[in-house]
Amino acid sequence: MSDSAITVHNLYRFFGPLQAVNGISFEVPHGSVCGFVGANGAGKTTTMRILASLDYPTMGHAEICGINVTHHPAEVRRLIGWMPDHFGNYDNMTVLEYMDFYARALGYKGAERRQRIEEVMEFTDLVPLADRFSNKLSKGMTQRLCLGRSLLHDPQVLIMDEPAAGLDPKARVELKHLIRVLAKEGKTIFISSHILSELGEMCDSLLFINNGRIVHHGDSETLKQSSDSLGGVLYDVQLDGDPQALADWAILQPNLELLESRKNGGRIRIDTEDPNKAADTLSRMIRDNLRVIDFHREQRNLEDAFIDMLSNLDKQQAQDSPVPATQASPPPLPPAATEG
Ligand SMILES: Nc1ncnc2c1ncn2[C@@H]1O[C@H](COP(=O)(O)OP(=O)(O)OP(=O)(O)O)[C@@H](O)[C@H]1O
Repeated sequence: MSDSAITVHNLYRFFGPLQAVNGISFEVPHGSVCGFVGANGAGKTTTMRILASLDYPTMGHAEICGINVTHHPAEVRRLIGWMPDHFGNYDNMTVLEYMDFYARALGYKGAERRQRIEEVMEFTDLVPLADRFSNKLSKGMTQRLCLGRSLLHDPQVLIMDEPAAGLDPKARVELKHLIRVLAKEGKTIFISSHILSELGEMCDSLLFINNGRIVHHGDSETLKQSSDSLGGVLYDVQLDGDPQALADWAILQPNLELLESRKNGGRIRIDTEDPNKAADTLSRMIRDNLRVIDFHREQRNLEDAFIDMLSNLDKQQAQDSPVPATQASPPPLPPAATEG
């Protein structure tokens, strides 16, 4: 039993031979916001579904506020609000009827039910949509409805699977604001997203998963520093003329790499922190007839850190396993029984 809001210990989930979650362990303290990040198919939804008591681990265990999700799913469901990446809806049901349906299912009665629905609808700005059909809402409105539904029973822990996917920038800002307010109220929030810059601003810690394994757990600053094993400094270069000229030039340069082509140039990494080398690079560009109109230093962002981390892992894996992955036999499966 643990004091954390979420505890995951040596958790595995296999689908036949596929190792979707591969022995992960982590804890999320009460009242914190933790971002869950990983490439498509990394194992995020599988982990979240187990935490939400909707799936069983192959081995290992998970707890919400010290309660085992496999052994006591009903208790866990009272503690969590689950916001899935896709959720079912009903025909001919208004937003108010939808909220009322779920409030009844949760056991709210009479005046208390009406009050709770009103509070949640005000918080999620659903009041102006009360009479709209719930299956005819925009993506942003639908996400607010789903959040509202998951907050009805005032859960301590919110598990949100890609809540910002498909939202326009304004709806994302609104969602971020709601999450911040909930965090201030002391709720624990476990949220997956691909929009790393937003997660960085919103989360106390970031948990990176890759091929079913945790590869980093820490705050965004530590991540930016720890993953920068390649070192160096990033520069944005803008050209007058064909931006391909930068790519063609970069490929011939030692100690320099084009990270990203952009509309009028690109983003390069010079693998030294020495400012003289940056000046040398700029003068070499001009000598080589690149028509540079802007050259400025850029900060590393979370996307850089994430991509660096994945490429470092690939390199490490290639060094560790001389046998090509397709020829290597998978490790033996653990027993199918769950562990308490
Ligand atoms: N019910 C299932 N049966 C078989 N394989 C599954 C099942 N659910 C998930 N998987 C596989 O497990 C792996 C992890 O999937 P998961 O949905 O957890 O990834 P994810 O990190 O949430 O990805 P995404 O960002 O694309 O949503 C994938 O290879 C997926 O195809």
